[in-house]
Amino acid sequence: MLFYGTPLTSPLMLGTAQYPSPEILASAVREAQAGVITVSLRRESAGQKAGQAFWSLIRELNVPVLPNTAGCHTVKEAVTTAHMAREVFETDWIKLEVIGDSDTLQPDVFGLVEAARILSEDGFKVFPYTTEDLVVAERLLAAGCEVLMPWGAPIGSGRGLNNVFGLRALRAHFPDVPLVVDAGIGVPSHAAQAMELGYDAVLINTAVAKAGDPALMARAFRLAVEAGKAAFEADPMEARDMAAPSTPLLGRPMLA
Ligand SMILES: CC(=O)[C@@H](O)[C@H](O)COP(=O)(O)O
Repeated sequence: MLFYGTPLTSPLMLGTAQYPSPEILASAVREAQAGVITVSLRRESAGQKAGQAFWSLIRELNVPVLPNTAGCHTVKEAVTTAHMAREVFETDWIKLEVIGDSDTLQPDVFGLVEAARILSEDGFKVFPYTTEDLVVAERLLAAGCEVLMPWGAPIGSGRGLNNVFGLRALRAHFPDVPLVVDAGIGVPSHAAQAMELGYDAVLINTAVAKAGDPALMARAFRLAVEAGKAAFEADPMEARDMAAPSTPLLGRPMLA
């Protein structure tokens, strides 16, 4: 699948926040063999010394960067942050977050559609962090988005795919749109499940950054994503309500 005309080397997108150290972040990115890393402009102030070291590290990792507008609660904040990100990272890709509720970090889908339209008209390639709502998805596509990033569960919750039915419906409605499950993935089996549903990629931050061994967890996610993708491509069996013998019987044994 192409993301705005660009193939990814891996369907694993990795967040770069909350790691115990820059070295551990670097080893996690390497072990994940991430196709994309996402970076928040607002978490690491470009003016600070620590910020400068962070930017240098991000560049050295040599992985495509998807800047994000994490922490933005209004259209104006998100649009301004996207413009700053375009300058800093010299990319027109932007992961667009407009948060609507501070407790759940649920996206404000109304602000999201508006910001997506403004940024798309300004030449940005928008990756919107959204819900699994089909109507909102239609609006985002009409606003110029060519990728959708529905949540699995609230950011940082690690709850996995809360609404498998909704995510499956989104996949079925938009077979040609690149879809990424973003947020709420807690363990590798959640990522495998997303890929088994036919999603094109997953984005994970907290589950790797907050693991006891982030590099090992990054490797586990890489393997899970690979397994889930292969399973989808292998056309998995349908679940059944009733038992079906896995060993067909040919006649009955002759009992003495
Ligand atoms: C870094 C980033 O983009 C997050 O806002 C993202 O949504 C990941 O969520 P998790 O931390 O739950 O993986």
